[in-house]
Amino acid sequence: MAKIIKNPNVLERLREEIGLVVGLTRLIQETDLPNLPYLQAVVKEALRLHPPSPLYIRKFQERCEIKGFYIQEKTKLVINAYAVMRDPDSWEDPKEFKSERFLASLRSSKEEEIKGELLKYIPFGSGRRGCSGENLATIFVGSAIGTMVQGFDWGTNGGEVKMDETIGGHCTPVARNFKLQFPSFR
Ligand code: HEM
Repeated sequence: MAKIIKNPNVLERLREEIGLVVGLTRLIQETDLPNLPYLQAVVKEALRLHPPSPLYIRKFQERCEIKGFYIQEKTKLVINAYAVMRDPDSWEDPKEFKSERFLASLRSSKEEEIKGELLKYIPFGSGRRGCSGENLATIFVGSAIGTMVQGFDWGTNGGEVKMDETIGGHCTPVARNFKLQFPSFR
């Protein structure tokens, strides 16, 4: 939500999409999500820039060689998903909040594109120990963000929305200095 409040054009576009698809007489349901591609793209972009669990740990089961580096059995490997998802070799304007980058891949069902996406987009990890709750999480985060955008007017108290990250097992930005109010037209 902090990213959305910081980018009023994103909030506006979300409200437009939700207004067209869902309307004002009922709340968003999870069955609406496939018809809300921009909302899905916003959620994906927020998780790219701010993965709640940014470090994944793996252990080599057997020794091997990767690109000339000899790796001992039982070596621990720490994967920095935060860095992977901000890598300028994989992402255009990596630090910018640009949800549109995901709209093309959401529309496409080409297998190679989806595979490529999986390797550079890893907020849920990947492989056998990847997040088993990914589908559920995508549904509840999309529904929650959609409902908050649909149900309230969001803005700032003047000044910037601060998003200082805190680490305590998880790494999450804590949004401060924003306000919400009930929309006057409902
Ligand atoms: C936005 C929400 C969520 C995010 C960003 C997230 C992210 C992650 C990440 C990064 C991992 C480690 C993946 C790896 O090491 O490759 C993980 C593991 C896991 N997640 Fe999630 N998760 C979310 C929600 C959920 C939910 C809703 C559930 C269950 C209802 C869930 C269940 C699990 C389980 C069981 C594992 C351990 C999988 C294993 O070790 O085999 N997660 N999650």
